[in-house]
Amino acid sequence: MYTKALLTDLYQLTMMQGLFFEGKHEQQCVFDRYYRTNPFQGGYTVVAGLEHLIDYVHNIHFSEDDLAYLKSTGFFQDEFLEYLKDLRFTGDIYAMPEGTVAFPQEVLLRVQTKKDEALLLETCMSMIMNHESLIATKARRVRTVAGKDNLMEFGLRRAQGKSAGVYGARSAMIGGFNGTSNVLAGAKFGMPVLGTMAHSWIMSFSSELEAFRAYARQYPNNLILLADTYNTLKQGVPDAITIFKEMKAAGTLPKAYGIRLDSGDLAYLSKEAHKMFAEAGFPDAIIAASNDLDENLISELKAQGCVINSWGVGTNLITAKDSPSLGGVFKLVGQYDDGKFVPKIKMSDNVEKISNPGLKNVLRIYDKETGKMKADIIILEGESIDESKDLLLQSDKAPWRSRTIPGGTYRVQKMLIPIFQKGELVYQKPDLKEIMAYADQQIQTLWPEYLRLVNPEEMWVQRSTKLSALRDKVLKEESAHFF
Ligand SMILES: Nc1ncnc2c1ncn2[C@@H]1O[C@H](COP(=O)(O)OP(=O)(O)OP(=O)(O)O)[C@@H](O)[C@H]1O
Ligand SMILES: O=P(O)(O)OC[C@H]1O[C@H](OP(=O)(O)OP(=O)(O)O)[C@H](O)[C@@H]1O
Ligand SMILES: O=C(O)c1cccnc1
Repeated sequence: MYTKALLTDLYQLTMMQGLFFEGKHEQQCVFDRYYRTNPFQGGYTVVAGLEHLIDYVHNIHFSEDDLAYLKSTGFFQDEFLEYLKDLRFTGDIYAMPEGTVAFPQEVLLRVQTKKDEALLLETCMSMIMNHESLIATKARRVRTVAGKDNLMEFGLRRAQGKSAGVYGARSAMIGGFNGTSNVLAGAKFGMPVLGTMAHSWIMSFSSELEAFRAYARQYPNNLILLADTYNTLKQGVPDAITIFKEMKAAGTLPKAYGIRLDSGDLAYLSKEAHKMFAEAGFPDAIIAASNDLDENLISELKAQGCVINSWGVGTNLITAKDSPSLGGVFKLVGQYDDGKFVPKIKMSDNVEKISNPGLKNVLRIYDKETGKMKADIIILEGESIDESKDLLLQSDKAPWRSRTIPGGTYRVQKMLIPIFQKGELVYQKPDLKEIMAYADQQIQTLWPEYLRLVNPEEMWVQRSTKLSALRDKVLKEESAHFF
């Protein structure tokens, strides 16, 4: 059987072999994972994917089949393949927990290990975190506009494959959804499974009324009737009212009941349907909607005064349609030469693309009184901030912009925490409910200005003075090679 050790780019393996024969494969090094731009032109990213990543790293090994395949490619020599047999992850990983809100340039994940292990892990780790963080962020945008409404993830049929569907559904929960129609995701991650009915159910009966009645008989406690198969206002809503009346008379009407709209003018139809329900004595009937929805459309429908309190969101969420990839990168930021740590930098003509060298962490500054986030400072590991002292913030991009936060008014949190140490998992994995609660709490630390869909406020993220000094020094040393 092939394993996920092959779920990588060929160049990682050819570089690993190259380093092996150069005697450099076991050199200890540090890689950072970060991204440069928020997706969806938004103000933040919700970190997700750590649980999946832990599972991947924990189990990484080459099977006999993997090695036989690698041999068959003609790229690899027996001595190297023999070495791969016992290769396991032996290093340290620090990460921001799932549900954390993060910002461009911040270290989301730090891997300290042998060079060949880091290369082996890069591609798949990036894939996992790029995908899951992207969908969690999209879901959070939807949650932001939906307020307390019910949010159902409906995307499986449009997902780009099984993994995207299943892990996307989990990410949607981290972003604040209430449940999913994806049964495997429900089983695998203990998420609520939710659902209504398709048009084919309605069409399987001699009339819509019969279809509703049969459904109500079998699922009296999951009563969201699809109302738009023939004519929403002339037939769907009146038929639903008939069923609700029958159930009320029989004493079987559940607490939560209603309809789903899946076409037409959702604002208009929902308002009219609500009026009809209210007149018939069912003012609290749920009106659910679906049909190519996303955060922008939901916001627009709300602006039009729609009466919808449950939303099914599929395609646009699961495919992150308007921003289909998160450009997270994995960069070498340091390595040990003869036992001495040497910080590394990736140069670029584009200043934004120059990496931050060294072993780093991120300190988050919260206002003590409001609990809201004020800034993030990327530091060299080991640096600390004395909360009793005034804190000077100075923008990296515009050094003339600065402000001082008085001592005693702020709280500092270290954002990267240990996940693996010397190859051992040291992190107590939270369950999904705990992750969701933490994700909600994280988002509440942001003022609404950072959450808005269009032109959000940019979070203050800066380097510490020591990190800036190190970066300047390494930049100077590296550029000296050119002159
Ligand atoms: N009041 C509204 N304002 C803005 N957009 C709306 C409104 N009502 C519906 N929409 C959106 O307009 C798009 C097209 O709706 P329409 O009913 O034409 O869907 P459709 O795809 O043609 O229907 P079907 O799914 O039956 O083929 C959908 O994305 C829908 O969510
Ligand atoms: O629109 P999405 O956000 O992807 O939500 C999922 C959609 O999947 C279902 O129908 P399907 O799209 O299969 O058929 P339809 O277009 O005819 O409604 C459902 O009725 C929703 O419309
Ligand atoms: O349960 C539903 O209503 C549903 C599930 C998947 C896709 N569309 C709708």
